[in-house]
Amino acid sequence: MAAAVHVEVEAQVWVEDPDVAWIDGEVIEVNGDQIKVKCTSGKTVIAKVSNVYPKDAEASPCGVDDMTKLAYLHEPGVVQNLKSRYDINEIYTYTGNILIAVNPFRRFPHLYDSHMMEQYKRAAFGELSPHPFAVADAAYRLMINEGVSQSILVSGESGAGKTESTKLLMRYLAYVGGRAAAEGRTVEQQVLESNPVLEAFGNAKTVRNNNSSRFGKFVEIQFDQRGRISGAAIRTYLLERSRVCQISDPERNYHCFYMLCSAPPEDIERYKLENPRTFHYLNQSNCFELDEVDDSKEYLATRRAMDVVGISSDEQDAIFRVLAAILHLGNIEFSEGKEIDSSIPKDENSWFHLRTAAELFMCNVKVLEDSLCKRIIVTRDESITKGLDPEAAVLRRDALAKIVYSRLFDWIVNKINNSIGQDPNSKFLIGVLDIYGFESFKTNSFEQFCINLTNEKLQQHFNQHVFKMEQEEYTKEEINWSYIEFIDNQDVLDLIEKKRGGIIALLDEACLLPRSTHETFAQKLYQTFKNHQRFSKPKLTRSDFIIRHYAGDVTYQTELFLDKNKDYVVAEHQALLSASKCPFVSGLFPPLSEDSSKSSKFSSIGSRFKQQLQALLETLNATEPHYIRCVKPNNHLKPGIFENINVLQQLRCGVLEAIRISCAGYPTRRAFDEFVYRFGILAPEVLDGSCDEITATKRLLEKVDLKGYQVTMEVNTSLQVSRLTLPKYLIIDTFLRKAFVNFSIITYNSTFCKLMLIYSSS
Ligand SMILES: Nc1ncnc2c1ncn2[C@@H]1O[C@H](COP(=O)(O)OP(=O)(O)OP(=O)(O)O)[C@@H](O)[C@H]1O
Repeated sequence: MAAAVHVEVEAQVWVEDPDVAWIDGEVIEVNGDQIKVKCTSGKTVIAKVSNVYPKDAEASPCGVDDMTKLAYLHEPGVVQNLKSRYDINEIYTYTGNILIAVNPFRRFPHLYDSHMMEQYKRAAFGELSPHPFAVADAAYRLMINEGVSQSILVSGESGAGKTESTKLLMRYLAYVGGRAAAEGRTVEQQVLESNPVLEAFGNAKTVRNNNSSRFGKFVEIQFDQRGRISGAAIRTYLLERSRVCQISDPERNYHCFYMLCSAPPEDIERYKLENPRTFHYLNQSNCFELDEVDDSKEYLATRRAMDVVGISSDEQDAIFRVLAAILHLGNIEFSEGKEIDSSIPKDENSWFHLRTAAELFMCNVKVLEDSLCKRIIVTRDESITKGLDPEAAVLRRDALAKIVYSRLFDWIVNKINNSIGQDPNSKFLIGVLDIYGFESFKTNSFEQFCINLTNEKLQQHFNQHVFKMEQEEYTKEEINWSYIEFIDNQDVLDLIEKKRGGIIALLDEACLLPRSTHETFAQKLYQTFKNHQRFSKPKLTRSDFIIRHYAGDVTYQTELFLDKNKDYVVAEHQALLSASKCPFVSGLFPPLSEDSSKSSKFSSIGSRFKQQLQALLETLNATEPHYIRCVKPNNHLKPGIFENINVLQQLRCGVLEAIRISCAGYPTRRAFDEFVYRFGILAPEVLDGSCDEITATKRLLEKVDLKGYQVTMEVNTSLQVSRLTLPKYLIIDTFLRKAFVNFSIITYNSTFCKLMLIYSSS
């Protein structure tokens, strides 16, 4: 979508480059629609005029703190601005009221100390450098002044800095909304300390982030009439369960397991632990330690944080005992039993781990063994016990580990919520959403499918919000906005989540049919959506499918879709653990009601997630949203490296779209007298006083052949001010500048370009 530019020799332009995405240079030759550009890197390239963008030759080398101040709001301009700022450690930049945060991968403590918080507390938005504190402050002030609930949506890919930003927001809100001299565990302390607890149990090292949150999170902070924090609630989404029993090098399992293996000797002895290298669930990867992290200290810190959030010491002991049991469970191996298709614990070592797991779960060892090696088939008349082969027994063992861990995580979240408490009288809240960004990998499975559904929904929310805001403004000013294209992704959402016949519905259907496989599921998708413009079947595959998301095409592999969508507790595991002598463990598996034990064991993760998202969106819709887009400048997780292509890919997943939306309207408004005063020089005859300012303005615009403006009357308090409104996508500054300086590029109708009347003559 390059700009349609008229280019002359000596023009400064950006041309595409395979290594750095965009490279700047000077036009040295023009041949019809082809130009030769001498790049600043030294090389000379031939490019099509339609593939180049104008470069602002007067741009500050330090960049600008708000993208809307850029002369050209196009891809290369945006990337260059972020890079220039990153190079001087300015990691935050506004795009209007969206904050873009580029991960520095190095600590800047002075940016976040209490002195800084005090500064932002007193400043108007935009007065100080861009900062998450400014966003949190704006939300807080709006909430107090307008009495409207707020939300801050933090997005970005894994490792981009969402959780760090979220923690900063929460710290700031605790600072402005906290009770300074309160004693004991205050609500805000509990809210803040919930972070290390959730990170211990829900975060892990991945290739993309050493401290990756493997769940989504929405924290609702409630306030009383006086703006003091009075309660909070944490909602979590889709914890990655498979990590508990399957990790690949050089990733790690959840942090809590390594902390536990570094616990003080008495705990190690109590839980019969050993070196993490001896546990199958941890030693599938060679990574056991993290740089600059001491797991033994983290263990104690996590326990302290658990104290603060109200998890008693008995409960903590039970939690770590269950974790130890999971590790022992993972070390039970199976060999073939005497009968066909049967299995038994493989050797004395496996028996030891089986006994230890049973001891730690406080359940019957024989029942545990049977629940792994056998299954009970219930028919109308009788129950038949059948053996499982060693492979099936391993799957059973892992299923048990996963369900226990996921119930444990939910218990912790619930406990934190109960102990912080909700304020039933709270008038308003600020919600902070830290949720996985759009994902597109080589292999994309059910997790990516759910993550990308989340992002589609949030994108729709964003579009609707921005358009709604602009449209309200236009209606107020009686501007005709009907031609502004409303970018709606409802069609993708229908494709995925339509009640009847959407992908999730078809997946649930497949999960219920006994003979379904991922291939029959894929065939059904191909049949149903063969003419859907957002769906396609890749050539040469029998079970993959492509969805055309707002942020790009993603190819999904259906192989594990059915399995991953099924959420049920194996009946034998339910019976085993609900009979545990440990009330904590049996509490994780409350007895099933008659009805639910009789009804289908299958419950759909996809459908439940869809409902959770619906509830989240309803909450968000009742708030005034603010946005923070986190960007990861490199995949080495190292400071000082800004990879243009990498950054651009992330910007294309939403950020540029965000800019585009806010540029699609009429953002620039000039009073007629001001306009005539400023640009009258283009047509001095209009300054002779023979016509009014509106007519003079129209003549002036005719003179420079500028179309697409509207004349409006703004009702401003009691004063009526005549205003001229121009669509943002006309770059008239270059036009006007041409009259003042020898500027050689004229650009029309570029979506990413912006009207810069204000700066054009300065
Ligand atoms: N503002 C910051 N200052 C210093 N370091 C940061 C900042 N933001 C992020 N980081 C570094 O980047 C790492 C990754 O950030 P973070 O965990 O917040 O990413 P994320 O977007 O939440 O990723 P995921 O989706 O995997 O959870 C942090 O552990 C920290 O080392």
